[in-house]
Amino acid sequence: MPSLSLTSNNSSVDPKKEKKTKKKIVLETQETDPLMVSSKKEKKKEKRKAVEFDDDDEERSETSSELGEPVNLKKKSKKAKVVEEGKDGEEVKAEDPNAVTRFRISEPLREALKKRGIEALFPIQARTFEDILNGCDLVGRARTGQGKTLAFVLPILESLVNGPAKASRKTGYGRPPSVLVLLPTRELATQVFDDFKVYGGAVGLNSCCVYGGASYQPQELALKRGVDIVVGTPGRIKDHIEKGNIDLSLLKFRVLDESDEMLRMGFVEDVELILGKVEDVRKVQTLLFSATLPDWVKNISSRFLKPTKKTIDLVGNEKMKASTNVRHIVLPCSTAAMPQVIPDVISCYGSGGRTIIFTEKRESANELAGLLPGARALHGEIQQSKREVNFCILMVPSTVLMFVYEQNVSIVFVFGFLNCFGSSLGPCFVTLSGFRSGKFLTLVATNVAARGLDINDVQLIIQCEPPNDVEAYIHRSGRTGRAGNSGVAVMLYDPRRSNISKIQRESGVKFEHITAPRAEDIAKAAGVGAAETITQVSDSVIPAFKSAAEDLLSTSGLSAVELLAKALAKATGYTEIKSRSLLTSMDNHVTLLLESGKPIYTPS
Ligand SMILES: Nc1ncnc2c1ncn2[C@@H]1O[C@H](COP(=O)(O)OP(=O)(O)OP(=O)(O)O)[C@@H](O)[C@H]1O
Repeated sequence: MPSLSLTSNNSSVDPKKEKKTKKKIVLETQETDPLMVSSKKEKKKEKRKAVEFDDDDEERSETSSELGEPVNLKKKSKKAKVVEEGKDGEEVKAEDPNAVTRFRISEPLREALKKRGIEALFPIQARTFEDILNGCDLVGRARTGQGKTLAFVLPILESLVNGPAKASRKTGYGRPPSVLVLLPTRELATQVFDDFKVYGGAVGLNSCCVYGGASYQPQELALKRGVDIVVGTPGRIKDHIEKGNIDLSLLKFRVLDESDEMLRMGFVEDVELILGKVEDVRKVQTLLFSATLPDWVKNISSRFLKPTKKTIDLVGNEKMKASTNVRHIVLPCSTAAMPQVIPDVISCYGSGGRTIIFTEKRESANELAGLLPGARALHGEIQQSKREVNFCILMVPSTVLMFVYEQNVSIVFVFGFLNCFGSSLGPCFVTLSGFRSGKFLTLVATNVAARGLDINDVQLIIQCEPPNDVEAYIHRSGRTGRAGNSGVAVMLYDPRRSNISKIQRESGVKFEHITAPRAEDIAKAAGVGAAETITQVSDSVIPAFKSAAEDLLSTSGLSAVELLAKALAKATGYTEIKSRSLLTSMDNHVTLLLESGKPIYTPS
C-alpha cells in the first residue's frame, strides 16, 4: 500500500507544481463525508492553513498592473506629468508632446475635447493624426480602450472644416454625406455616432446613424434633409444606397471600424458593394481600425485601400495582444457552480463598479441574468428598442405619460393611469442605456457586447468559458481597463471540458491562476464595506443598544473586538464560512491532494 498524505491547498492552483508532483491523486468529496477527513479539528486546521495567501508572483499575469489583494482596484493609472519650477517657485507643467495644442486642431474642437477632460492625444491618435489630415489611406491598430475612435473622428472633422476636404464639401439642404463610417453592430454605430454628434456638432457638422432593426422612416428623413457624416451597419447602409437615400458621389472619407469583426460577420459582400459604389476612389480616403488585425484582414484591406496606404500598428509583433491595463485571471469552475461563484467573483473583484459577463449562447445569457440579482441580459435577439433606448420623460400629468426618443425621430404617447407607470417603464429602461446610466450594474451578454463598447466604470469582465477565438478574448477583456484605467478580466473554465492554452498562447497573456474566492475573501471584502457603513450610523442609536451590548460583553466570554467581528459578520449575512471545491468551485466540497510514495496503477 502506498502511503497517502492529505493536503488541502486552498490557495492558487499552480500548474507548474502540479507537473512536478506526478504521483499525486486529486480526489473530491462532499465535505460531510466522514471517511475523507480524519477529524473536524484537522479539517479546521487545514482550512486555516488554506486561508494564508500564496504569494507566489510567478503565476501572476506579467501584464497585471495591480497584483495585490483582489479588492479595490478602482484606480486610475496615473499618466506622468512633468512639472518644472517656474518664476517665483511657481509650478509650470512642461508641455506634453501629445498636448492637443500641438496638433492642427481648431479652437471649437479643442474646447469640445477640453469639456470632456481631454487635453492630450493618446498615442494612436497622435501617431495617425497628421497622416489622416494629410490625405493618406491608413490602417490603424492599438489595443482595446486606447482611443481609436477619436483617432479617426478628429482628423476627419479637421479635414472637413479646415483641411483638404473643405474645398469640395457641399453644404446646405439635401447635401450628400462626406463621411461614411461602417461598424459591425448597432450598439457600436450608436456609440461612434455620439462622438461625431458631439465633436462634429462643435464645428457645425451634422451626423446621422442608421442601423437595421430600427424604423426606416426617421433615417430616410435625416438623410434627405442632408448630413455630413453617416454612421451605420453595412446591411442598412446598403439598403439605403439601393433605395437611393444615400448618394456617395461626393464622399471624402470611408471608415471601417472593428473591421475584422465586420468582415468575419459575413458583411464582406455588403462592405464590398458599399465601397464599390464610390466611382472615383482616388478622391476618397479610406481608414481601417481595429485592436485585432488578422492577416486575412490585412490582405483584404489591400483591396480597399490605396497602395500608398500607411499602417500604424501599435501592437505589431509584441507577444501581448490584449490590454496591458487589465489583470487577466483564470478560474476553474463547472457550469453548475457558476451561479454561486459569479456573485462571489463580483464581490471580490468588482470594486463596486459595473460587471459584464459573457456567455457563448443567448439562452445562457438569459438564464444567468435570471439567476443573478440585479442583472440583465443583452444579446442579438433582444428587440432593438430594448437594446439601446434613451427615453426622457417630458411631462408626467396624472394620466398621460409622454416619451420622446433622444434623437427626436419618434414620439410615442402612452396614455394610461399613473399606476401603470412602474410596469411600463421597466422594459423601456433596459439593457445598454440602463447599464450605462447605472440602473443595474451587471450585464450578461453574448458577443454582441464584446467589441468596441465604451462604458464608464466597467471594473470587471467575467467570461463563462474560453471563447472560440483569441480575438474574442482580446475584445471582451478589453471592455475594462480603458483609457488608462485598470480592470480585471476573469475567465471561468471547466478543466474537464475546456482548454485555456490556445487563448494563452495566441493572446500572449500570462494568466494568473486563482481558485474561486473563498468565503474568507468575500467576508473580508464585505467586512471592510460594513465597517465603513457602521461609522456612518448616528450616535443617537447608542443609548438604545448600549445595555444589550454591555450585557453581551460581560456574558459572552468574547472580547469587544471578537464581538464586533461577529456583529459585522451578521450585518453582512455571514453566520458560517463554507468551503468550496478547487476543481469545480462547488460549495461544500473539499479538494484532497493525495500523494503516494510509489506509482499507482488503475486495475485496467
Ligand atoms: N486623448 C484622450 N484622453 C483621454 N481619454 C480619451 C482620449 N481619447 C479617447 N479617450 C477615451 O478613451 C475611451 C476609449 O476610447 P475608444 O472607445 O475610442 O477606444 P478603442 O481603442 O476604440 O477601444 P476598442 O478597441 O475597445 O474599440 C473613451 O472613453 C474615450 O472617450
